Amino acid sequence: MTEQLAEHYRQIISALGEDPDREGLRDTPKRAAKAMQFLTHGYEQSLETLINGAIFESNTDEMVLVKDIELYSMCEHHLLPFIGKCHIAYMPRGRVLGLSKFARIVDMYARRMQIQEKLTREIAEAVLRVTQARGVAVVIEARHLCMMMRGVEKQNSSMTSSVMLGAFRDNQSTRQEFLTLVRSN
Ligand SMILES: Nc1nc2c(ncn2[C@@H]2O[C@H](COP(=O)(O)OP(=O)(O)OP(=O)(O)O)[C@@H](O)[C@H]2O)c(=O)[nH]1
Ligand SMILES: [Zn+2]
Repeated sequence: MTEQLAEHYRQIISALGEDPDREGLRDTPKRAAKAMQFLTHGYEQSLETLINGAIFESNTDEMVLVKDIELYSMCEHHLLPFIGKCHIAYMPRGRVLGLSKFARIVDMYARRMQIQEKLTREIAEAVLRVTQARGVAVVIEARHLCMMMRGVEKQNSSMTSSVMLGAFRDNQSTRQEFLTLVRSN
């Protein structure tokens, strides 16, 4: 797989008018291949393996919020990065999820070719599936390099997307509490 990808990168470098055999570029096809494999390794992960049983019984039924999870993904239109933060909240129902697993879920879906809206939904649905919570809310704030370094070249724009499930969708005050907590420092 790496070899095959590297050969394609070699051709891309040539097609762009560069010499893939010059010293600085000699190992670039292989490096680029490995980098791209890393940036898409989410396809090889599964939710079950990633959670690894880290679900714990608990009588907590108040909102739990995990804020400012860094996010690096790649837009499926241009294969350029989008970078930002993800905030996840849930209302537990008898069990809680290991803290690090929220970040692992984010990475599993971010390390794929994505659009931000789909990424937001996939994270929310995964958290709901794993926790069986009363509700799940996910907000992603991100900057898209395809909009910053090319195209319309807007360096200061960012995109916010959200998905509210269960109690966060049905209950205005729960949603409001979540949004207030996300905005507070
Ligand atoms: N909704 C959404 N759009 C995205 C995302 N990432 C990239 N895009 C947009 O996808 C669109 C693709 O539009 P096209 O007109 O097919 O491609 P393009 O000619 O490269 O577009 P420009 O970026 O406007 O130059 C652009 O408007 C991008 O800004 C994302 O995560 N969500
Ligand atoms: Zn893009």
